[in-house]
Amino acid sequence: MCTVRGLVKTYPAARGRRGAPATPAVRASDGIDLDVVRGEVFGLLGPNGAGKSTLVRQLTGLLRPDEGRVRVLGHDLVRHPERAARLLGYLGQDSTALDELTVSLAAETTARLRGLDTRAARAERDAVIEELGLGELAGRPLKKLSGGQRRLACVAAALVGERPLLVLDEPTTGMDPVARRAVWAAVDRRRAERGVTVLLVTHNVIEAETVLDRVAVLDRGRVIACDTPTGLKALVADEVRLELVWRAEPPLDVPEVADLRKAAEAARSADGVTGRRWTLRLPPEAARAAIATVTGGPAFAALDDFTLATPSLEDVYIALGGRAEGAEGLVKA
Ligand SMILES: Nc1ncnc2c1ncn2[C@@H]1O[C@H](COP(=O)(O)OP(=O)(O)OP(=O)(O)O)[C@@H](O)[C@H]1O
Repeated sequence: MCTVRGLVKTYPAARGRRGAPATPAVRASDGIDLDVVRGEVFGLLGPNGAGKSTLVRQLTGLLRPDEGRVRVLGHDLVRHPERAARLLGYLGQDSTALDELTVSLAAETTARLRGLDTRAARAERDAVIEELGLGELAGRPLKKLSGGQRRLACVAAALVGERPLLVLDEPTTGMDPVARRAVWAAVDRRRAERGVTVLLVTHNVIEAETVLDRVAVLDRGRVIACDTPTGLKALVADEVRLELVWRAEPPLDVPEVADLRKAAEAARSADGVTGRRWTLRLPPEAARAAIATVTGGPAFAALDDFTLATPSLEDVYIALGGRAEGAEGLVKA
């Protein structure tokens, strides 16, 4: 579906202006090879500045690599970047282009631009708005929505038009748990029902894990590990950080919730119970069970937000970077 070979991209050094310091050249893609198989959900993970967005912008024909090849469905996108629009749906990190449109019009217009006739575009618009729970916001311009709402509307626009490849750069940024779950479900549905291939940039490995088939970890422009989530987890720290924020009194009469509080209270210095916020470090399985507990039943009504934060993942990047020799042996790209 998507093949990358020897991709190199260096942002040139910039001279400082008016006393601002000069910035050195950055080799944001440093010889990347990648194979994304048709029908898989492929995740790109990595710390800030690792080169994830730079990589996907080259895959989507928006940024020209200095060296290397990018092929999507047999098309050479380095030579023919204009073909990308026909092959893939792309959600970038910031999508200001749609800001003036209403949610409904953003989805419909994108569908029309992707070649659907009016009737089909409207049908897809209505389906995706329903699927992502955007009904109440459909008539509002994106620029008047909250950050998370706007992001969800941009996801809706990216999903219309049945492209065989979806490239989503941090699709759930700023979203609440309900919206995030709707996005992962929508991604999963497209893969399961339509065989769509999805390339997903995300920081949230555990949350995305339910939909990811394979994951590449990027660090300083290089792929330092590439494997299934299970294989990757075997390399990574065995704990994740779970933050729960309660809007009301947590239902301590639910034994699992009471146990979580005890675990939070017993936690190490930086974690614990701070007002309505509980921070826990748990093995991934226990974190998933905890999320199942707090997002179902009576606990969900009292829950304001939850985050599966990435410190464990950041620890992993550091660990992988710290033993680069070992990490190289683990690459199964
Ligand atoms: N337009 C640009 N000009 C110069 N340097 C850039 C430019 N865009 C990105 N960089 C640099 O290239 C490197 C990779 O950036 P990139 O945005 O690809 O990282 P990322 O992995 O997507 O990060 P994040 O998780 O923060 O989105 C960083 O060091 C960044 O500072």
